[in-house]
Amino acid sequence: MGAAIAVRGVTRTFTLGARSVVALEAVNLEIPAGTLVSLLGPSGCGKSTLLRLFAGLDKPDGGSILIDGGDPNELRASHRIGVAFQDSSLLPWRSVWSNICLPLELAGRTAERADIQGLIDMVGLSGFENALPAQLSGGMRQRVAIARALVATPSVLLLDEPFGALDEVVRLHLHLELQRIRAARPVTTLLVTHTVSEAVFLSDQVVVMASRPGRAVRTIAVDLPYPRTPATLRSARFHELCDLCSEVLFSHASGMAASTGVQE
Ligand SMILES: Nc1ncnc2c1ncn2[C@@H]1O[C@H](COP(=O)(O)OP(=O)(O)OP(=O)(O)O)[C@@H](O)[C@H]1O
Repeated sequence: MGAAIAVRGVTRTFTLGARSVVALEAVNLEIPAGTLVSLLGPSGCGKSTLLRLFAGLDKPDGGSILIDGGDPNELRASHRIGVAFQDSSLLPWRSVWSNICLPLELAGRTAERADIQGLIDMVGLSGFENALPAQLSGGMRQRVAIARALVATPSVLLLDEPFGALDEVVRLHLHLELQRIRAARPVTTLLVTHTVSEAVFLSDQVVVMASRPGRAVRTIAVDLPYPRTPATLRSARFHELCDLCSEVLFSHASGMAASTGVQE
């Protein structure tokens, strides 16, 4: 089922020379176990910074992040966080099979052949086990990245714009795949995206963020029924939710000129 995540009063400020940039200011979030939550916001609003904090790759200056009551660092150390980025970052000299096995090797665990094959089948790459990343399309590489993120049966799956570089058709196909994969393996998932329709289609909740300073401005519950299908994209409720997300996004974007969030 995955882990519940609690974010309380998280702040993170970076120093750039004589200036400081408030990447995150007093962020509060409650993410129920097993749900998919999108972080939706303009460039620079702190989405990746927040994801890095969830991944235990950085620490907040203030506030706390608890994953099932524990520190993200502990989860990272026990290889219970799965991560996939926009650039699939596969090792080019390793086959599909061997790229997927990598997190288990790093964790000192043995890869069960049946488990690896099951994952490859689940992400629709049967027959490509021995292919190298250069022999795959962008969409196929992202599937490998998602399979690799899931191989160590993580408690939390962190996806940083994993579909950002793909065309619309491949993107929708992978949205449906992700839904299918999560139905088979319910794992608490955080998805960073710039795209309103992607956030609404995939999520249980959309957290709309604003920049300068980076903050969470509103959490929107997505009450679309599952399974979501291409017909969902044509439903009135889908469009209402997209409009609501856009409205919140743009109402905060208009304040950008007034506040730079950069302190000299
Ligand atoms: N290591 C760092 N050092 C200095 N500033 C940083 C660092 N990491 C992030 N920032 C700043 O923090 C702010 C938030 O960056 P972040 O990458 O989290 O935004 P984002 O919402 O993920 O943007 P994008 O959608 O463009 O990837 C930006 O102003 C960025 O310049």
